[in-house]
Amino acid sequence: MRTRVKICGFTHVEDALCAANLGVDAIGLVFYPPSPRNVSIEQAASISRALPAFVNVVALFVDAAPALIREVLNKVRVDCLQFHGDEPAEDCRIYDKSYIKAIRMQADTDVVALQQQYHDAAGLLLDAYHPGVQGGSGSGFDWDLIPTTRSLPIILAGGLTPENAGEAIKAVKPYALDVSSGVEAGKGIKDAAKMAAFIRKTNQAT
Ligand SMILES: O=C(O)c1ccccc1NCC(=O)[C@H](O)[C@H](O)COP(=O)(O)O
Repeated sequence: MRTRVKICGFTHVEDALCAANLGVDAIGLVFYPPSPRNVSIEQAASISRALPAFVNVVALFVDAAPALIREVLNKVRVDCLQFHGDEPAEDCRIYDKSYIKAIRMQADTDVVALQQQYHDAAGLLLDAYHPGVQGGSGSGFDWDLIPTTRSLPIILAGGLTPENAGEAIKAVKPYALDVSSGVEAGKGIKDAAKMAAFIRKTNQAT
């Protein structure tokens, strides 16, 4: 099966349209004010409206208030929610919307148990643990921590680049790759050549 690609942290319509033209499967919009990639609801609505059919929009939150999540769902075309904080499963499933749970991987993280805990998730996104940074850190983690026992689609994130995408696919065999820093020209500004290379390398490896 083809490895899907999600590119996260868009802040400009032009970059998201460029990714769509290159064949990205999903784009991520960050609703987390401390992030340099944070978008307003108005920015997100413009980006989402500009995208063609069959490019998924993932709205990302970090321990957000339910009122914010509901407002985003009311005002922005969103296909999937991504919970990137410490949200328990019962808080992820109240929105009647498919969701991804992000896990910041540490040596003792039990991915098999987490797949059971978040059994109704559309995927488990495994990202690097970086103290003080919730995501988009550009750091990787030890892929040997990822078990071969899988009951959910595994989305690999953390320090991915066009240079290591192929190796990541061979080593982990994930459902999808998720990248942010590795295809940027600056925080929240995507680089067309890097996005093209990332998608090309992913397609070549599958
Ligand atoms: O991108 C952010 O700034 C961000 C902030 C807070 C929580 C999550 C965030 N990004 C989440 C993503 O899905 C990133 O793509 C993922 O962490 C990988 O990032 P990177 O290592 O930079 O490729």
